[in-house]
Amino acid sequence: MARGASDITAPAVAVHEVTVTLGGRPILHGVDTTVGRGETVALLGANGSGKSTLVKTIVGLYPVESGRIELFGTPLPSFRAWQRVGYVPQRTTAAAGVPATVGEVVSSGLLTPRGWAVRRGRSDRGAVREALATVGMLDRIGDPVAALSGGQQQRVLIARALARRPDLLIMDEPMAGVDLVSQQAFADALAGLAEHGTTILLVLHELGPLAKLIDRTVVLRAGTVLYDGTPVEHGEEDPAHGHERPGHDHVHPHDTPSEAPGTPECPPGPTPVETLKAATTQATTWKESPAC
Ligand SMILES: Nc1ncnc2c1ncn2[C@@H]1O[C@H](COP(=O)(O)OP(=O)(O)OP(=O)(O)O)[C@@H](O)[C@H]1O
Repeated sequence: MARGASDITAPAVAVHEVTVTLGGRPILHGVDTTVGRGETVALLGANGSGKSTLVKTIVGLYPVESGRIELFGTPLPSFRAWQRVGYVPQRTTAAAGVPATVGEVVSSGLLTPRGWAVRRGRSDRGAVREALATVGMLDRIGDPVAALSGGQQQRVLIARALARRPDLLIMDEPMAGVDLVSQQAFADALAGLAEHGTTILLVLHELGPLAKLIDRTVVLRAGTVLYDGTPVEHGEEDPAHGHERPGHDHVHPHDTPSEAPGTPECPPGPTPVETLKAATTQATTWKESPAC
């Protein structure tokens, strides 16, 4: 694909004064930040500070009320190169009843908006196996995803995002519900991607095993950027030498879907929606807007 000058020099993600309103309530207020090419950025902040809202807005799932977002230099409304973006949403229980196997779900990450590649190449199969091995799930490749635990399903969704070898990988609390051994394997996998130039944006509550990978942290509080700079371990810690402290609710990995009532059911355009249900639907009927 020919890439223009702005694509080569622009940050992977640029968020300019973005305001988002959901259910009639302003959630993000003039958020301004960027994620440079090859950077690994952690987005931190207390529960409800707007982290998921920001990443969902970046991948086009929520509308921008004012301000603008650019991906690889292209304004979001015109951005079409979603195959360059891998997105893993906050953990959900969306796998219940999904009739696909682990291998099928991960393979669906290789879909293009035009549908399945006509012939599944050896490299595609290799990418699927490699991604599953990375998250320690290769031995479950033929199992139904519905038969997996919540943490294992999360690892399958991570593998799905890794298999497409995206230029930009966005993950919302990828470590939630993932055991310590798998967390370390995942950290090693991300380190490998970062070394090869992948841009990574992670929503986290603490850096934990990922700390050594993080180039920069952005801390949100009540829908605004409280801190943007050298890494801090926790969103609630004081990045401004005691003058500012993001609020800290009791934080723990959660299993429940993140969507509150009023969540738009369909994104505005083709986006890399990576829930297991969407993955399975796309495996058979990819549409320009994912079936929802
Ligand atoms: N679809 C929605 N409709 C209305 N309000 C919403 C919607 N999604 C999120 N919100 C509200 O937006 C605010 C920010 O939520 P968001 O999920 O972005 O926070 P977060 O920082 O990711 O929190 P957590 O750490 O708990 O995951 C919350 O007050 C939440 O209730």
